[in-house]
Amino acid sequence: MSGFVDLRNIRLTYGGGPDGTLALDGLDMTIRKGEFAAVVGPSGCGKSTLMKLATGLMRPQSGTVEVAGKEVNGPVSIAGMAFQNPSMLPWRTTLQNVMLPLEIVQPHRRKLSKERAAYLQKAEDLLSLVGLKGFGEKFPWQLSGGMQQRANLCRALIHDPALLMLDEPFGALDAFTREELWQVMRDLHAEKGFTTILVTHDLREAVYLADRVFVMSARPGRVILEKQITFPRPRPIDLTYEADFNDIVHELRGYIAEARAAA
Ligand SMILES: Nc1ncnc2c1ncn2[C@@H]1O[C@H](COP(=O)(O)OP(=O)(O)OP(=O)(O)O)[C@@H](O)[C@H]1O
Repeated sequence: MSGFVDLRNIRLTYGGGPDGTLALDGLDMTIRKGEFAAVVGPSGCGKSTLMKLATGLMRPQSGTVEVAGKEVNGPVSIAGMAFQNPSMLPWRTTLQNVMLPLEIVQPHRRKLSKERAAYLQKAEDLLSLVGLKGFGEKFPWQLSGGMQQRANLCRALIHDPALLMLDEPFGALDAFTREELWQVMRDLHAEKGFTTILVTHDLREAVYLADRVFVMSARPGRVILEKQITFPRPRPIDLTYEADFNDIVHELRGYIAEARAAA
């Protein structure tokens, strides 16, 4: 079956040679267009490595990686990325930070000076969508951690990526802010329809946001379970306190505990 993101029979070793670290072995994953996928697994199982493969920052020793029907041979320009640390440039305003990818990614780079007003509007619209209306002129250090992460999401989305890669984006936030950001993410995905891959240690986050949760084995990582999450959308945050929801979280936790024990 061919999806929007296809990783087939991946083997990847860090360092090479007999002393190398085998990070992924026999990993298969197919993610459909528009799907929200979450990847969970024991620490060090290769989740971040998988993100680097899908965005073309690394290449496997064997196996194939395809995104949007094309084999990945270098950095994937249709991808947007957000990580745990928002890493905003402190000397730029929030709006200027959000606009940054437009100065790098084509065709926006070419069009930016002529169409600056339209792009500015787009950045302002995105800031409004995540609840940061009116904060564009503030510097990142004037914003709370949660606000910075909202701006970080805008920066990942400013060039309309067809694929959004999220690596623990809410990991550093307090529980309340994290739940707020889950709802922001839920609404962004519903509105824009990009394909998403979220790497997280938080099983509640995975089950709340995802259409499908992939559980990985301990290193060398491969997929040991694909769990379809069928709760209707839009999902209210209270869902995360219901018994059906917690049963799934508990089931996933069992698989990860088993994978850790087998390592
Ligand atoms: N540059 C590197 N050189 C050698 N080994 C590495 C390197 N980067 C990662 N590894 C190893 O490869 C494995 C997979 O790393 P990766 O960062 O993908 O795991 P992860 O699942 O994202 O980890 P965590 O859950 O702790 O964030 C780990 O065991 C790690 O120690």
